[in-house]
Amino acid sequence: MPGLIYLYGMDRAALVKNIFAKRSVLCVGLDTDLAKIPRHLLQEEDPAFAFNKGIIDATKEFAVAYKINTAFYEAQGVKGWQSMERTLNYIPKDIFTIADAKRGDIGNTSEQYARTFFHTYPYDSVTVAPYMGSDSVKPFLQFDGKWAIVLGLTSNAGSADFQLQQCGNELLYERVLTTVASWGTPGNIMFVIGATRKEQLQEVRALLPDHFFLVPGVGAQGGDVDTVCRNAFNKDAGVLINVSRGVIYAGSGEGFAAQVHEAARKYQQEMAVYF
Ligand SMILES: O=C(O)c1cc(=O)[nH]c(=O)n1[C@@H]1O[C@H](COP(=O)(O)O)[C@@H](O)[C@H]1O
Repeated sequence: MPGLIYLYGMDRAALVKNIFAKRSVLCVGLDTDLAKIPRHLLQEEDPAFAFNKGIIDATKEFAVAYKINTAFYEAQGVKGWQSMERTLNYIPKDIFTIADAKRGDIGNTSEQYARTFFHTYPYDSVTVAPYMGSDSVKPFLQFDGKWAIVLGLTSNAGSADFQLQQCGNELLYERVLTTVASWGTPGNIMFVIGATRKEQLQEVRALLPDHFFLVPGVGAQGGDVDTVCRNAFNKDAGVLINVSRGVIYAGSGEGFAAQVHEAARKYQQEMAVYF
């Protein structure tokens, strides 16, 4: 393993400071689908970026993180990667950035993925699938100030197929959480825990009292802010609640940004009572 590689990323202290300053744990998910953005933007040279710019301007007051789901950009080929890069560069530097790419492979390949999302595209973090084990995850932990956000208990129905299966005297996701946690620290690993897994939120927090959780599934998938905050907050807040469709498609037409601003403000207000 190489020693720690120093790249500028956002450390935990800076993230927590921003969360408390904004009294928000809102992560806005930029799952930008050209079929869903306001039609007038399709005339722009880079419609996805034009939309994201509008969304970022409308939400940066309330958001402590932006999650770029790379699938929506990769699907557009080279143009999509350009939209992604412009979007990443446009995000204010004091807001945490997540490449939602769900990578993980044999060690030397994971090193290239880490290089892609920490260096070529300077995100603060990348989502990582842990199925291939320690040598697939550890290359993402070699970068000072950068984070691996590892899939733990996901929000989708299919999470029951493997994650909720018995594994010795625990469930598979519990084994994943405690084992992966032992490879790094609460300063370079977060876990994805779905907001739709209401019954498990408290238990997961008890298992990992210090780690940050990226919690998707609020809004379109039926999870709610209140349940997540009540069961999973820790002394540093300890959660980033992602909302994608529930914020970015809250508005329509030329005035879409005002409605998006209002949706983000409502989510932040729900969160603020927990500070
Ligand atoms: O890793 C993720 O971000 C993720 C994990 C998970 O368990 N469930 C989940 O929905 N996601 C992502 O979170 C976002 C949820 O989008 P909305 O349902 O539109 O808010 C999408 O980008 C998903 O790919």
